[in-house]
Amino acid sequence: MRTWVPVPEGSGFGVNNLPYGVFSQRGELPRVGVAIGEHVLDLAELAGAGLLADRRWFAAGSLNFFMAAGRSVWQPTRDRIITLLTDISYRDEVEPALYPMSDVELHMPFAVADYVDFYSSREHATNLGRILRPGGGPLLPNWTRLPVGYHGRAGSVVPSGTPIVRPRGQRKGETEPVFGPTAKLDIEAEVGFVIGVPSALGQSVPTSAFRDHVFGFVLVNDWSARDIQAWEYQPLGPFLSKSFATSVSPWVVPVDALGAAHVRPPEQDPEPLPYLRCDEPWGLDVTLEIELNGHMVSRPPFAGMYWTAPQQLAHATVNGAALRTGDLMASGTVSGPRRDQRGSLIELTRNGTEPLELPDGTKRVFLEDGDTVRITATAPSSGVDPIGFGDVIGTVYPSPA
Ligand SMILES: O=C(O)/C=C/C(=O)CC(=O)CC(=O)O
Ligand SMILES: [Ca+2]
Ligand SMILES: [Mg+2]
Repeated sequence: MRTWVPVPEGSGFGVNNLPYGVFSQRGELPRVGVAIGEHVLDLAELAGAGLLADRRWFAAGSLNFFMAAGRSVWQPTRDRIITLLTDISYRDEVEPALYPMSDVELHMPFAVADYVDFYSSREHATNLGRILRPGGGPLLPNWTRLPVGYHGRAGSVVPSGTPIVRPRGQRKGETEPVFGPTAKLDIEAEVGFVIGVPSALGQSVPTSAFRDHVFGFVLVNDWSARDIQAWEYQPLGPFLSKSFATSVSPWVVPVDALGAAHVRPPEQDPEPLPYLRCDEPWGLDVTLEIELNGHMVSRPPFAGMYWTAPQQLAHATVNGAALRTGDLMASGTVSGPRRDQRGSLIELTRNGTEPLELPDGTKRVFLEDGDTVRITATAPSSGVDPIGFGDVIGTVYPSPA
């Protein structure tokens, strides 16, 4: 499959990918586009010209209308965009709807309904258990039985590039709690999936129905204040330590773009309850990269996640909780077995005791004001070009005085 649009090698945005996002040009209303090479293809414009069905899905400031339309719309739309970008006879009509990505602004791609964060990397859960609960077993007894998660704050999910203001709060002191800016600002590199088609209250969504509900995947940085977290989290879980900002990447990679990335997930022992069984191999061979101030510090492997996305979805709805269009479910921090595969600074620096030495001569334990974190990811595709996830970036700003 070859497109007539020039796609630089390694761009990650070949015609096998076609991730959806929301963009605008200066002074114009945001609308839906897909990334192709170094361009954005304006789907609202194509629909206006009669080249794509239903303009209402695309002349919108979020993907939610299109996401709610379901697979019977997603699939023909994707096929049609592939045709328009590969059949040279469409070039003259389609080319005016291509905009250089450097000329447009990318926005939050979807309106977040509910936000869930799981805890599905065995390596991450083990590392955090050792740091936060020394002396006990690192994994609590429920961890191998169900995908542990918590409900986060949908309203503070922000698009890549949004400034991250250092949060203030309480942390443990010698005798009295201390109040002030967090001294342990951290990241968590994650992959999230986005719900397109809702489910009814009272109904569960089995693992086999994943593709009927899930529109695609994004990168997530679950910014975390570790000192606030350690003091507040028992017994109900993280509250203010993770609700000040959660960044997502601007491009939503369709489920169908990841066909070549499926791998068998790690063996699950003990065998999970029937509602968590999944016949398809839903491990995804996505490799994340974390850059701190331009230096690569880790490459977490998503393929090793213990609980898979369909298991997370089945678990989140087994009690009859309804899905809504725009629900975001994040995987939990992605960490691999090697030191250079850990997905958070608390793990990379062993809770601040082993500083990272960056190639520019600086050292870091947790984030300092002015630091910039960028997370990217790629997955194998059926063609030559890998599937790129774009990036999720954030720069840390000081707490207000
Ligand atoms: O083990 C704990 O108490 C806390 C764990 C986390 O902070 C991780 C969390 O947000 C879930 C995840 O990203 O894996
Ligand atoms: Ca997290
Ligand atoms: Mg730009």
